[in-house]
Amino acid sequence: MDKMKIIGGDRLRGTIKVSGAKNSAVALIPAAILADSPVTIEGLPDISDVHILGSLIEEIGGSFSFDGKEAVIDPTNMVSMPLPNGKVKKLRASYYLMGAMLGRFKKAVVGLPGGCHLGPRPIDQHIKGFEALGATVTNEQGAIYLRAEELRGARIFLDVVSVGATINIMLAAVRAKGRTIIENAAKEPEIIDVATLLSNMGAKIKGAGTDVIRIDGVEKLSGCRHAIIPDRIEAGTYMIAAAATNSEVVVDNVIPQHVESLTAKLREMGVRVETGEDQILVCGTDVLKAVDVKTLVYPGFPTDLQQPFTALLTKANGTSVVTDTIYSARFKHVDELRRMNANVKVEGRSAIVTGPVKLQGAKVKASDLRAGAALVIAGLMAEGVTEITGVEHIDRGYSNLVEKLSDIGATIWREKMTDEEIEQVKNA
Ligand SMILES: CC(=O)N[C@H]1[C@@H](OP(=O)(O)OP(=O)(O)OC[C@H]2O[C@@H](n3ccc(=O)[nH]c3=O)[C@H](O)[C@@H]2O)O[C@H](CO)[C@@H](O)[C@@H]1O
Ligand SMILES: C=C(OP(=O)(O)O)C(=O)O
Repeated sequence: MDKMKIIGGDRLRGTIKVSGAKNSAVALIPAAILADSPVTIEGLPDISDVHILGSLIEEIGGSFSFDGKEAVIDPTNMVSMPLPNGKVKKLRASYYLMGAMLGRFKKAVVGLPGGCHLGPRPIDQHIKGFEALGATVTNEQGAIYLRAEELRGARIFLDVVSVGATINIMLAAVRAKGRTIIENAAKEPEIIDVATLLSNMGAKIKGAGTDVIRIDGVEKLSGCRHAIIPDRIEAGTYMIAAAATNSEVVVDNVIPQHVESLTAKLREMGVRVETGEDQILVCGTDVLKAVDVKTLVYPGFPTDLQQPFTALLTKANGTSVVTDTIYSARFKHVDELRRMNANVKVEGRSAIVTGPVKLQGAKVKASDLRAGAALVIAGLMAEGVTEITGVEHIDRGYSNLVEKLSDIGATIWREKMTDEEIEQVKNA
């Protein structure tokens, strides 16, 4: 187990390259199960979620070869093996194995997913969708059992706009008989990416990226080659890091439209942001204005950037209110920021941040992925040394974060934790 150390205060300068999108990657890999021949995905991020999903693919008889950039998934010899626990609990996106295996085998057993603890994360809308398609779904001792004689297209109105439910229903519906219409669908770019892969495999999908998606089921899907979209949350994290350290950084391999809500907020704070075709230049400033932020579904401000953005706001002049309308308890980073001298408190679904303060290096713990990103940004801003444990959460979603930040001038490195330190963190 590793910890991360940062000596804060460095100005960053140069170009940082964004990897493929985690939230696409973790859906594209299960989507490949639906093909009858190998699927190649270019630009996959080298993150633990991808490695774990790869080994789940192997557990059910597929092959997954990944060189850190490109993966070939061969689903030819797969079987619908039960996956009631074990690795499925290590990530959220294992729920996509439900839709994909149901689509291919008409049956699946998959344990309830893990992922970041951000308050309740039910999957009732996924189940409602599978049932509408004709599946019988039961929850037995924490595992979801799905079975269908045949899948039939249906009209499904999502009660909650859900990225996971939209994609999962799409995965099952591409192999259903007839037309499925998902209404009140989520519109995140990752949904378009998955629909693009499925379409290249032979699926008939219209409307991905809008709130009504129409899917006409097909008999057969075949392998193809697909290039993943860049990770807008990773891009956003580095844009925030540049603003937080008053630096001049080019974020490369980004679709500027995907991060417009963040770009607008940074500009409101006084940060100069210039967008090109697939690059964004961020030029920090000494004096940042406080702003209010409310997380919303796409194209609103993403909840996944709420925690890193809160770290930046500790440096802004005045009081900022950050409200998370998606997750009720996505505030575990707040106590850790307070250890670093931040003036921030949680009231209901909001964090109230008063600045500016000079953060101080401290020993802190990442409780989840984006809490980890928030602490990295805080560490880059802080005076002295910040030591972050819980690095395995960061590894779920950031490919080579230490190398990428070091290359543009940050003083950041990883160290192995001693057995005693591991014990201390476990008992804390
Ligand atoms: C692997 C992946 O892509 N994870 C992303 C995905 O998570 P995930 O797909 O889990 O998030 P959803 O979009 O489903 O969740 C949005 C909201 O709907 C609620 N809900 C969801 C499903 C359901 O059946 N019932 C229900 O009530 C959730 O509790 C949450 O409050 O979208 C989130 C919201 O953009 C991001 O934070 C996560 O990074
Ligand atoms: C919440 C996140 O991930 P997951 O849904 O995989 O837990 C995230 O990427 O910020």
